[in-house]
Amino acid sequence: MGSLLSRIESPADLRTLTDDELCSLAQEIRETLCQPLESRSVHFASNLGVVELTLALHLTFDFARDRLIWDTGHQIYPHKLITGRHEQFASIRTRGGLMGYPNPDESPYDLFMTGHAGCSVSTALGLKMGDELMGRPERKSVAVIGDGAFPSGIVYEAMNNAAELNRELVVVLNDNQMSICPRVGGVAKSLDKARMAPMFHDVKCQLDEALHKLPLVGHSFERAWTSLKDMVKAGVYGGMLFEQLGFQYVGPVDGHDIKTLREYLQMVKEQPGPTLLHVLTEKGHGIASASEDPVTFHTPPVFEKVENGVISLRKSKSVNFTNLVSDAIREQLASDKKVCVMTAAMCQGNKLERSREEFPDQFFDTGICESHAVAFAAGMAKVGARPIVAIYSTFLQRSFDQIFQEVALQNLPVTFCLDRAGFTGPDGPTHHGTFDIPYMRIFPNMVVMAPGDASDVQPMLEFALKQDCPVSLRYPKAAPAQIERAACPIEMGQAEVYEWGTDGCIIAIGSMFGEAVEAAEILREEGFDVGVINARFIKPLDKRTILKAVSELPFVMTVEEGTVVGGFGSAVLEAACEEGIAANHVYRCGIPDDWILHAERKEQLAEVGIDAPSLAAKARELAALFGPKENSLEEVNSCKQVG
Ligand SMILES: Cc1ncc(C[n+]2csc(CCOP(=O)(O)OP(=O)(O)O)c2C)c(N)n1
Ligand SMILES: CC(=O)[C@@H](O)[C@H](O)COP(=O)(O)O
Ligand SMILES: [Mg+2]
Repeated sequence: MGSLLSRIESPADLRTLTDDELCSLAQEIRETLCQPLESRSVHFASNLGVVELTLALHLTFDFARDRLIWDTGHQIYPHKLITGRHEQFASIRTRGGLMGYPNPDESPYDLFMTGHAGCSVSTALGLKMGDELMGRPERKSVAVIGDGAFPSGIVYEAMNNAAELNRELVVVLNDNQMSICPRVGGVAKSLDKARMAPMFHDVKCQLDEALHKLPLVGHSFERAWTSLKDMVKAGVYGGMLFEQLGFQYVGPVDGHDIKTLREYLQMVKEQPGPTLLHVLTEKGHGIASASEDPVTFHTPPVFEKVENGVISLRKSKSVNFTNLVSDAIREQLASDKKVCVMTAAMCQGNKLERSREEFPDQFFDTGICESHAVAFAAGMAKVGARPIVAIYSTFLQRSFDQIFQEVALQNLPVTFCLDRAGFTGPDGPTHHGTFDIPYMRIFPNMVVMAPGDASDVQPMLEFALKQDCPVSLRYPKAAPAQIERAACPIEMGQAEVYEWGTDGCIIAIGSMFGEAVEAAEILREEGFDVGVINARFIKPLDKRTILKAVSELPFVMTVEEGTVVGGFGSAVLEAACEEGIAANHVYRCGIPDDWILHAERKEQLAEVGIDAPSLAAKARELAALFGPKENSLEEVNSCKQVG
């Protein structure tokens, strides 16, 4: 029998399959989802969980015309497989291959390029109203959103608006009881109550069964009584939250039963006004290892072997910045009870599990609510606590206004540990943390710094927690360099001169220190004497040291794993300009004003010219241009084009 998937060139082909064939197709999709993991890490458990839902959605709606938004977008792989992309699937998350998220450049079935959680209901509502305005009112609009994303504040803004507009809008709430970690908070509790609703249909039978099984004494009786009360409440109130927000609530429904799902989807498709369909799925469904440990299998490492259905994963030996920061955070939590740490649902990614276990009173998981996390940290700081907001650079963008108003304007001592600050490799442009230098350095009171190598990490966090102002500390998803050198304590606004050179200087911030040292070594072997400065601070900038280099040396290169627009190099140019120092020989290396697509991080560093060999090449060019001989302004300018 040939592959069913190869027969699906577009969702319309699904309609040629029998019910049994659809079940076989679901199985084949799951096998296909395993394949990339033989060589690299990709999103997994979330995709396994939505296979039947994807098929049922495409069988019920016609998304060549109707509109479909997958919230976040990490669970879009089955959708890609049945919308004409199964032949390219092996390339997913590699340079030039399919993106791991929705990508309108790949298919008209992907409407927005996304990777951040929470906006699906808003965009689906916008699509609906836009279609109406454009004379296409018959088109349906569907948002599929996970229970992890659902507590994001913007979802309630969208639901509020949808209730007012009262148009047909289908929100499919995919409830698998998981975010990346187990989901937390009041919405989660409410969903758990709603889950119990089907049981209410035969409460008496349930009660009889429960009473027969349990000895009616002590705690057991209390448990039986509590669960009975919960069942009754679920029956009466299940979905009440959504009904009160103006949505018609339907469900809960088994999200792995294609036939039932189709019936329910058909029903909600015909409903006037906004409707929420509560679908129950299992994260990792169909692959035992993944459903048993959905946290690890959210984005697991490479499969080492699969034996009797049990998957063992390749262990990573590398120690990343994240490991060092999480150790340093734990040390601070242990030494000072005022210190606490917040995560917005990224406990696993930030490697905070040990902090969560060992210091439960100093650990807060807000769920995917970054704006709230920052304002919440501000509240704690105001009354004397020392909060650390441990967050990915890209997700902190959600909190820009709270950084401004609740933190910086009040000058509160909140420490931001910005992980994934730089390229995020295969996650791509939705996740790169490339904007935080510009968006942090603009705020009065904010101290902005970055550890140059492993030995900078712990002292920098300790330093940050001693300040009476907000501090931002950034580091990428990478192993830090370990640069042998004499100890140089962290002092406010002080750069570290690693070595001075007479031919020029590379001034590196954060992760680029290691690349700069390597580039200087390459150059030394070629006879160039190029120095390296580990800038450490973006703000306050060490003007004395940096402007000495700018004034005295033939050329200066600044290098950062961040956008050149408004970044560290720009801060250096501003400083030179303020002091009236000529800076035509200062070249800014960094991420150009463009979107850098998914690839390995080292490929991305090379692409934008900030890995060691590219830096060495640029230094050679600058040395030739600004060395002893005179150069025309034209030559200088052509060399200074960024990107
Ligand atoms: C704004 C934002 N914060 C954090 C994340 C990281 N993140 C990606 S998926 C995910 C869990 C989402 O859970 P859910 O929506 O329930 O989807 P599931 O994986 O359970 O299917 C998180 C926290 C993100 N993508 N966007
Ligand atoms: C979808 C999403 O936002 C996360 O799953 C993200 O891919 C995590 O990135 P890390 O794997 O770097 O933690
Ligand atoms: Mg979930």
